[in-house]
Amino acid sequence: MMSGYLVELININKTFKKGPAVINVLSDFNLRVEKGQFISIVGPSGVGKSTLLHIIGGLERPDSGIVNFEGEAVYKQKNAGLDSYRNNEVGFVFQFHYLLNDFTAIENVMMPALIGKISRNEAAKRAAEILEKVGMSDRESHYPMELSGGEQQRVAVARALMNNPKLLLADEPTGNLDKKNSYGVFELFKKLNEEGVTVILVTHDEHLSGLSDKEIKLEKV
Ligand SMILES: Nc1ncnc2c1ncn2[C@@H]1O[C@H](COP(=O)(O)OP(=O)(O)OP(=O)(O)O)[C@@H](O)[C@H]1O
Repeated sequence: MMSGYLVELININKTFKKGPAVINVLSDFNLRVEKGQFISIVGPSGVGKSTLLHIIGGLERPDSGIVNFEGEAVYKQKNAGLDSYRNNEVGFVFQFHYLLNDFTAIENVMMPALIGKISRNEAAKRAAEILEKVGMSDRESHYPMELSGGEQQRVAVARALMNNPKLLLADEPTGNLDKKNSYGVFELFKKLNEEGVTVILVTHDEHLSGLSDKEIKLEKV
């Protein structure tokens, strides 16, 4: 049954066991994200912000609880179903861009589509359109090392958009940038959100989190 939410987390529990140590990260955690919302996640270092994004994005199974995407349980699926969810419904942006240094900006952006079924020509056309959207048309043939930090992050955002995800998950995407570049990248997320992409952003920047629709504060459990 459709709940009406894009993402719904119900009673999520997550612990990490490392030798004798047990780290409780999330305890009966609940979250509802409406389609089109811009949510920010804040909280002290080590509280579980990245873990939460990974759980939402199909990268990390919770110990218990339900993650629904468009009313369907993400982790009910076998791994093949999870791959398709990660590749087609969700786009990830991380603090470090993880662009491949031996490939140009446009080739990096094309990469997620080439793993899928579309032709190289189609992928190149779409990648060029997205690079234009993120303000990077004139850097298509640059290699990552020939781009500034802010530009690298814009290319990483473009790559995350390649498969037209409904949900953009960003883990401190501005954490490595100076103030001017970090606001520029944040503005880009705002623009994408206004165009309909739901955004969940982890940030240490209280000013930026204050500009989102809703701020989720994680606390130690
Ligand atoms: N694979 C793992 N194995 C064991 N412990 C882990 C693992 N991943 C995360 N943790 C622990 O779980 C806790 C939450 O980690 P997480 O990266 O989600 O925090 P965070 O809020 O994103 O931190 P930061 O703001 O420093 O990036 C931390 O104490 C971390 O050491």
